[in-house]
Amino acid sequence: MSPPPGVFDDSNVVQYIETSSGGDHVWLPFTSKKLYTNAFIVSPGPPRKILLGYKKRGFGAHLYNGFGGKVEDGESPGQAALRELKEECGVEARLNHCGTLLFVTTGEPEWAFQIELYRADAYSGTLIESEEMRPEWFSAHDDHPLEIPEIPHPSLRPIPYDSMWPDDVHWLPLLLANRPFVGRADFVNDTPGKYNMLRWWFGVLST
Ligand SMILES: Nc1[nH]c(=O)nc2c1ncn2[C@H]1C[C@H](O)[C@@H](COP(=O)(O)OP(=O)(O)OP(=O)(O)O)O1
Repeated sequence: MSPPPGVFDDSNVVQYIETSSGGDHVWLPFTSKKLYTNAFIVSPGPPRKILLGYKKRGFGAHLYNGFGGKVEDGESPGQAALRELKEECGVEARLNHCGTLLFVTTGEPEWAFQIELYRADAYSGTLIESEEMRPEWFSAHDDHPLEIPEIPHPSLRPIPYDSMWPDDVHWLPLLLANRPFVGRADFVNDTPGKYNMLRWWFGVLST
């Protein structure tokens, strides 16, 4: 089970999925990585709920995502994750690192986006809508095969995977299950603003 190029050592991968959208896609080349963060607040309940943001502008506009962005010079990813969470939805939280993902797309031949993923079970402060993100709670019940089925939240919509980046359905259940993971997804960008997944791999790490 060798992980794709750019994904770190596989020694503690205990389970993985690899697939492609058909055909024989090779992993896309890249020469360097840009570091980003993405943070999710999961309120334990029961019933559990997860905070997502509707992105109003920029890359991934009109999709729901966690809160995050570029790691600035002199910042650690953890510091950047806290800053972005505060900037994008106004709150503070104790974040736990839970995964690392690599995204590569055609049209950006030199760069891969390395995203450090974080999760918090609680937050402080008041949620606000920012220029970039509109926060919204979703039911975090899960019918993932690795999980014990949960009761949906009575008044919230399920996680809107159809309005998220297409790889998220593969790893967000792992984040919800507190299972550390690594992975990579390659995209083709043949229509402006539209990204289709070519090939992907996600591995669950031993704890
Ligand atoms: N959940 C996700 N699934 C995915 O496949 N790609 C994602 C992703 N979240 C972010 N990306 C990609 C999109 C883009 O290529 C890069 C950075 O996206 P972000 O939306 O996090 O950053 P921003 O462009 O908003 O950065 P800032 O301006 O610093 O906030 O990572």
